[in-house]
Parts: sequence; C-alpha cells; structure tokens
Amino acid sequence: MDKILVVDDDLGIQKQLKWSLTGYDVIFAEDRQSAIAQLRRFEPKVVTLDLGLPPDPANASEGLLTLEEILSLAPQTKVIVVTGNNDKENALKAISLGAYDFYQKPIDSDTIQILVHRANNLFKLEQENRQLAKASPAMGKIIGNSEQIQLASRRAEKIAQTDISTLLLGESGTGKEVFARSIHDHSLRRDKPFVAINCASIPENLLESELFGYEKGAFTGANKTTLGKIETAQGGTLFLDEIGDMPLGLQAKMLRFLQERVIERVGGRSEIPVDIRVICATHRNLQSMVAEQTFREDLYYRVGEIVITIPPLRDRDNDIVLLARTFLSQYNEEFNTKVKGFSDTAIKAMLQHNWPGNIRELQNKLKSAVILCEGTMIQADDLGLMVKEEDDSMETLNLREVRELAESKAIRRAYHLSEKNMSRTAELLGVTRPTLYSLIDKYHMEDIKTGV
Ligand SMILES: Nc1ncnc2c1ncn2[C@@H]1O[C@H](COP(=O)(O)OP(=O)(O)OP(=O)(O)O)[C@@H](O)[C@H]1O
Repeated sequence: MDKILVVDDDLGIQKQLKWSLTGYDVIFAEDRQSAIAQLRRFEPKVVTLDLGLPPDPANASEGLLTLEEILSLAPQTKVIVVTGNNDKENALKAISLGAYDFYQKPIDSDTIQILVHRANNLFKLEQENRQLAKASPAMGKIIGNSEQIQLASRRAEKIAQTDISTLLLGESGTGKEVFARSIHDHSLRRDKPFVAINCASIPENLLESELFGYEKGAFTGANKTTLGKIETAQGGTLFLDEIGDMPLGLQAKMLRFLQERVIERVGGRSEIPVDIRVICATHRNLQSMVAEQTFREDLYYRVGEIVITIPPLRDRDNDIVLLARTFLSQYNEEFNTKVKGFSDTAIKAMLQHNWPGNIRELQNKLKSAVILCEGTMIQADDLGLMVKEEDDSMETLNLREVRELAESKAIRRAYHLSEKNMSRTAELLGVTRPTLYSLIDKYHMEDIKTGV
C-alpha cells in the first residue's frame, strides 16, 4: 500500500483523514520534528500538511518551515497543504515554495480523497519517468518513449552489430550525433576510437587533408606527416556529419575510400588500408541533391546502405516533457539551482511550440530558464514561450475543416512512422500514391513535399 503522511496536531482531523484515505497506509505526525522523522523513515509519496502547527498553531510559519524542510529532503514528494478557511495568502505562499496543491478546511472526505489520488498518481508517473530517463535504454543516452524515437532506436540497435554504412537523416539538433555515438557504443568497435568530423564547418580546401591526412612537404606549411581523421579512426567508427556539404571533387575520393577501403594521404603515393565503420548524417535532402547533380548518386547509395530518419522534436509527443525534466535536473546540478519543475502553462507552451532547433533549442531555452527562474517552478515566460489559448468555443465545427485537420495530422504521422517512405505512407493511410501527393499539395505540407 502507498504511504501517506498526515501532518496535523488535531487528533479529530487525523482520525477523519484515516477514514477518508482508505486504500493507503496512513501515518501521522503532529509537529515539524516528528514530520521529518516520519518522512525519513517511511518516504511517503504524498504528505498532507496543516500549516498551523505547534508551537505556533495560530500562524503558518511553522507549517511553511516544515514544507521547506520536506521539499529540501525529498523534493519529489507531493505536499498538499491544508490551511484555515480564507487563508489564501499562505496557501499561495506554500505553492510558490513548491507545494503540490492546497486545501482549505473544513475537510471534505471526497475532495481530499481525489486530491490525494491525483497527487499519488502524479508522483508515480514522475517516478516512472525518472527511472526511464535513468535506466540505460536500448540505445544508451537516447532519451525518449515516443513511438517515433523507439522505432529509430530499434533500427539503430539492430544495425550496431554490423558494419553496414548508415545514413542518419534529420533536422539540425535532433540528435544525429547522439545516435551515431550510440551505434558505435553498441558495436564490436566500441573500444576503438569514435571520430567525428563536420564537413560543413571545415573550409573546402582543408577538408581533404583533414580527412585523408598529408605527407611532409605535400604543400607549403606541411612540416610533418600528419594523419587524417580517417586514419585516426582506424579500427573504430568515423562519423561524417553534414555529408551533403562535401564538395563534389572530394566526393570522388570519398567514394574510392568507401569502395576499396584504402586511402592515400595528400601528397602521398602509397595506399593505406583502413578498417573503419562509416556513419554519415545530413539535414539536407540528398535525393534531390542527386537529382540536381550536386551529390554523386553512387556515393549516395554507398553511404546510405541503411537510412535512419530521426524525427523532429515536435513529432515526439510527450518526449518533450521527458527530455525537459531530464535536462532540468542536469542544469540544477550544473548551476547549483533548485528549480523543482514546470508550471502547467509552461508544459502546455512546450507542447505547443514548434521547436525548429529541436533538442538543442530545448536545451538552450531550459538553460536560461533555470538561471532566470525566480520561483521554484519554471513558467512559460522563463522559457521565452507563449501559450496559445485553445478556446473551445473557437474550435471549428465545420465538418470540412475538421476532416482536413484530421487528414493532415494522419498524413504527418504515417509519414514519420514509415520513415518518410511515400509508398509505405500511402499504404498506411490506405490511399494510392497519387492521392497522397494530391493531399500533400492540397494541405500545403511543404516539408513532406521536399522530404525534409
Ligand atoms: N534523445 C536524446 N536524448 C538526450 N539528449 C539528446 C537526445 N538527442 C539529442 N540530444 C542532445 O541534443 C543536442 C543535439 O544533439 P546532436 O548534436 O546529436 O544533434 P544533431 O542532429 O547532430 O545536430 P546538428 O545537425 O546540428 O549537428 C546534444 O546536446 C545532445 O546531447
């Protein structure tokens, strides 16, 4: 049975709560000291706390001190403060200190029961989330329970044991490098190096020597023979980020390396055999680059023996909240802050936001929110977000609009579930490909049209 701690010096109320809270193991305390002792001993999930405790039962000071102590010892505890009639001021003060909810006397059995159930359920849900976030999931540090991310993780897990060349597709900040590292960490090459290079951040004329290395005297300033990233990854994994930005000239040399598994350093004559796994990533649409002849078709097929599409954050349902909670506890530790959680409106705003910068944007917004937050809970404002009020009265009843909304939602979902494969998307939706294309046009779903 779940334990509930009732902190109240009134024996009558203790009895009443014991009767109301059937289904729980109710334990009691009558002042701050005994409340803390019971908290340490029983670790209850929910505490009901009368703010008027001895030695100062007429005021809320002792109750508020008890609340602070409980939350600093066990911040996850859901504390429902019980106040005298019309003592809204102290109730609000308690909430700003981190209490879960408040309740004004006189006690009504049904209401207190509902409040406690809700608090207890929320505690369990949060506990589950914390465990999920902590437990090393199938793919190491990839946090997320959504169907979309689980699908991508399962694919990554399966290919980790092979040497197949993998192409990771996804918008900026979706976690392509995290996936690449996880694949490496779950592969037989895990004890060898993981070397990452971003093709977009290195000037074109330097990229070749960065990748392939150079011999002494190969060009002015080449004072000593230097290994490139490919050779330093020997035995391990090479992660080529933003492969779509690789200049055409270098693509030919890359292809030769991938086909023959030998390289030549710049200015070198001998062929050096290399044994590495290659993982590439890009936020670009390589297929249309192939069509425009800015990316070699043969290289495209060589790097993308298997393609994993990493969904954008906005399509990951409640993962947004799970990730936000995980980062919050990381930043609390990093900045030595004690922010406890998110207000309901902050959560609503996070779920509504489009997250064009994906997880990196979430991290940045949270970092500044944790630093700027003045209370114990992060508000939408701290995140620089606004809540769009969903006014039920504004919800359309026009059947055509309702149908259109539902259709575009289903198309988007099928598209991500099928990893952007149009035939499969059409199949999931039970329509033909031409119908799918005309729906995409009709609803102006530009991102799907361009395959981003
Ligand atoms: N599923 C996840 N769980 C936890 N953290 C994640 C997850 N995915 C990404 N991150 C974090 O988000 C940030 C961005 O991830 P990463 O650099 O892998 O994205 P990316 O897609 O490679 O971005 P870019 O294309 O801009 O290089 C990193 O700090 C990473 O640790």
